[in-house]
Amino acid sequence: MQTKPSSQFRILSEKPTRMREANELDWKRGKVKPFVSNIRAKLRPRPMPMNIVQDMDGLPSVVLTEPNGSSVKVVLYGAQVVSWKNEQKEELLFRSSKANWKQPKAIRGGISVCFPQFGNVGSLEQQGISRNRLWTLDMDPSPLPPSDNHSSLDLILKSTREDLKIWPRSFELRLRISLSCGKLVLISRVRNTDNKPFSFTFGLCNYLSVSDIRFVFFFFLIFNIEASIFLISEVCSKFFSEVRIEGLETLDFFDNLMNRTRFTEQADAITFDGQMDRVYLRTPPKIAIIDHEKKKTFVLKKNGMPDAVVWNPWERKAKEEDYKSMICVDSAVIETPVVLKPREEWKGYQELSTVSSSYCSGQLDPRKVVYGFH
Ligand SMILES: O=P(O)(O)OC[C@H]1O[C@H](O)[C@H](O)[C@@H](O)[C@@H]1O
Repeated sequence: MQTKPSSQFRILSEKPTRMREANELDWKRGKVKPFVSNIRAKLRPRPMPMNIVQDMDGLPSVVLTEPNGSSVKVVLYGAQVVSWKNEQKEELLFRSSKANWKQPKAIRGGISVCFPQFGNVGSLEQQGISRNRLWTLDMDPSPLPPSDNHSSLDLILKSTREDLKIWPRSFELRLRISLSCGKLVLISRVRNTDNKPFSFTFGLCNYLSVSDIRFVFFFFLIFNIEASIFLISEVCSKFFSEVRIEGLETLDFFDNLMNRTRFTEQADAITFDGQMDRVYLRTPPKIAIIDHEKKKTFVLKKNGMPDAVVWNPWERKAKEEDYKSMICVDSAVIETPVVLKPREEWKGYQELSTVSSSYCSGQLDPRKVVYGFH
């Protein structure tokens, strides 16, 4: 028997995908009510077209596209966003050239969902179990408002008997991924379907693609042209970073590289000259990741996830040159784990967007001085 996909899906591959098999299983177990959800789907405003494709290694993935050309690709294994492209088809997320696409290893890059444990603090595998499971389409994402005129995908992960042996709490983890007007929105929801309360930590690992995070030593000249004579009026040198994070200044953070010792951020902005793995606490709802070279600023807005993790492995851990062009700025709940009573639901919102900018935030950009402020 084949699962009848809802009308907005176009199956590109004739080979049965693991996702279809998983949905078939749910269908047989009576978990999916095709009649009711088909009617609901018909009543809903029709979303943008989405394609289900088989990726490398036969992993089923969904591609959402907007009429302006921007797109997002989600692998159902781990519900991992592996690509987000803007109107110019420029990739905005980092994916390691050595990314492992073989299950059960998580793919390094994109955006990964970490639940019920973020990082390695706890008894579970690093980043919990959700990124190493095959998710399915969520036919009934209520009570979230139906998605309207933007491209949207609802996925769900339910605890299985095997999961309960590792983490004995029954849960439903839902993820809505929406692409609209250049914004990539991820709404995560965790429901306690157990008969006892449970607590968890959570994170969305955002691997952002940047020009070069390293601190560069600039030597530059400022000169005057007066009476056709080049007059070197000043010789300046300055350390300058192409990539900086703003919004985390003055906050407390746990330094994972120093046994989670708590510090207070002293810098005006976060720049990189080595490995970094920090959990910034009670962060503001908006963080800017400014890339001078690409003249682009990532804006990360979040709600329900008070902490932010900043991570770069540098060459010590990366074993490759890739680390220079990536930075992880994660939305997370770590310091105070979420506690859910039976039937309660937690919701976390994340919005990523980019603005074109040559934003200097008060810093002197030497190339602007030399080449002018155009
Ligand atoms: O290598 P992964 O398991 O994907 O984790 C990548 C990184 O994610 C987070 O940012 C953690 O704070 C790091 O400690 C961890 O190394």
